[in-house]
Amino acid sequence: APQQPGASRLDDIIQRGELRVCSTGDYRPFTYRDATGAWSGIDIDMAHDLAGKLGVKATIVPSTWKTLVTDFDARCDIAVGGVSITLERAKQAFFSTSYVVDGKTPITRCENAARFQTLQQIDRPGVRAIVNPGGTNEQFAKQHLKQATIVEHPDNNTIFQQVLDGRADLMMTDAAETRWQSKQHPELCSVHPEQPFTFTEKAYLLPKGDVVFQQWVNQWLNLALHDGTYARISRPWIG
Ligand SMILES: O=C(O)C(=O)C[C@]1(C(=O)O)C=C[C@@H](O)C=C1
Repeated sequence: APQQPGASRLDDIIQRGELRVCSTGDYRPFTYRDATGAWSGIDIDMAHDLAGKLGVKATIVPSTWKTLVTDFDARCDIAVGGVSITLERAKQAFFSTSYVVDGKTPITRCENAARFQTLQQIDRPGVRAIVNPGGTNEQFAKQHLKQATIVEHPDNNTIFQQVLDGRADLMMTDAAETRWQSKQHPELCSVHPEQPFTFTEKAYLLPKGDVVFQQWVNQWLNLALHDGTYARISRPWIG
């Protein structure tokens, strides 16, 4: 519905006493939902910090990469969890300012790392690149891989095991994820995460048109990035 003059979700959230946060729960270090349903991750903790500073509690609502932009409109006040700013998404929702720069880079079994340094080396017949559907990874793979085989795997929580088990040769995903996953799985190597193929910024997804709420979130985020809040929250995940 169009916004009433002066009306903002900011007031609704405070009156409700609850910030509804959509997240996919499948993308460490940003968002994770374990088998018991417990949530963790940098952006989950950031959402709790945001809620605390609004004086309300956060409720995390499960979502998917395919539906994040639309889901969030109906069920959530904000969507978090390593969401990349894209111009396509920006047609349907607002973004906060960004908090991390990232980009696509390969992760592969370490013995293969030397073979998959460039997109040219990767886009060859016989190379199997695994991809999770619905996000920017899928877009990137489809745009750049014409000769290689794209293997779709719907569950991002088990996708790295597929690479480990040799069911795929590599995955191309954001460097923050390749760093985290290669720490968990020492047999997997992140290929030049400091020089990714793309430039991406991570930000929080917000309701389209609500500049009052967007402005408040941007002020909160700017403070959190400078007063040590973000550093404290991200340190356990990224060292
Ligand atoms: O779509 C995005 O914005 C993301 O960054 C999410 C995305 C993806 O690109 O598919 C990134 C890494 C994870 O492996 C899962 C999802």
